[in-house]
Amino acid sequence: MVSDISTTLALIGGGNMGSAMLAGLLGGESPPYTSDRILVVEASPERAEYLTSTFGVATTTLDEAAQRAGTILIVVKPYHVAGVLAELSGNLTDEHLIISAAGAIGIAQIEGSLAGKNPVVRCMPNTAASVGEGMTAISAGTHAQPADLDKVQSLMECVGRVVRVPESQLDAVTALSGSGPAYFFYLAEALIDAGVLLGLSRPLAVELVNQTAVGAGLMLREAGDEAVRLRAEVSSPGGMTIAAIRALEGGAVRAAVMSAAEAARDRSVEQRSA
Ligand SMILES: NC(=O)C1=CN([C@@H]2O[C@H](COP(=O)(O)OP(=O)(O)OC[C@H]3O[C@@H](n4cnc5c(N)ncnc54)[C@H](O)[C@@H]3O)[C@@H](O)[C@H]2O)C=CC1
Ligand SMILES: O=C(O)[C@@H]1CCC=N1
Repeated sequence: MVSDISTTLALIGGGNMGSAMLAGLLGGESPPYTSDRILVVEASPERAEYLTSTFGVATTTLDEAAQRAGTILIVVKPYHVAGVLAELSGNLTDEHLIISAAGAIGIAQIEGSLAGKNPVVRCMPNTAASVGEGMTAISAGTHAQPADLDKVQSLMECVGRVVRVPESQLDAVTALSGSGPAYFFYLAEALIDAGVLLGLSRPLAVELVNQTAVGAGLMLREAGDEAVRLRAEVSSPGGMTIAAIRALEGGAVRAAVMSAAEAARDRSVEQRSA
């Protein structure tokens, strides 16, 4: 039974990103909130049923969420944020901490939709939060105190790493780490198809590619800014890897990756002004 407002979290929107947060928060070694301290507001009844049966969380209305949870985490599509805030606003006190993981929607828009002077923290997580390996950037709103930012940092550290950035960088952050898992999955898909092209069975190609991605990811994390060195170590002089790298360069893959990130950044700016 949820009773203490200061230790209760309301998650508004339990779709792809919201459920990744739930999985990460509840699956960690020392969860900051147990399932009886998380309330979920989810517009789709089928989705709500799935969340309840999978995570053991209770679902509720926006009104009740505001009455029972001191921290409100908004994870709905950008075009649903204004409606959610309008409905929440009348039930909030100035003590409610509002966290928005919605892409594109700026802090000024969020603060402008609230009747009070609530602390607002905008964040950009990614779906790797589901396995405790997320990357989240956070930015403080006008009325957020250092303690509010600390609280959000601690919450998001339960599902991975956290950096603090000025809000002006969040569109670029979205294009890198917010969307980033999709780029790596896309590369994995292509490499698996390549394995099939080369005559390997699909299950074998999947196993080879997925474990290679895990290994490369862990090496990158340890190496910091030395991705180039790691690639050089695999690329023997006159060998096979450098022949493959030349083909990637011929396909302008590096430029395509830069254009992809630019397109994601531009779409974020466009969605904000829509
Ligand atoms: N999917 C991702 O990898 C990431 C998404 N985000 C952001 O998270 C937000 C949600 O994205 P997704 O989870 O991918 O979308 P989604 O469509 O999978 O999930 C959104 C959920 O919100 C629910 N919903 C809609 N209106 C609602 C309302 N008024 N009250 C309660 N629930 C409502 C929908 O039924 C749906 O289940 C977006 O703003 C997106 O920019 C941020 C980082 C990564
Ligand atoms: O594609 C999107 O709009 C969201 C934001 C970052 C990842 N998914």
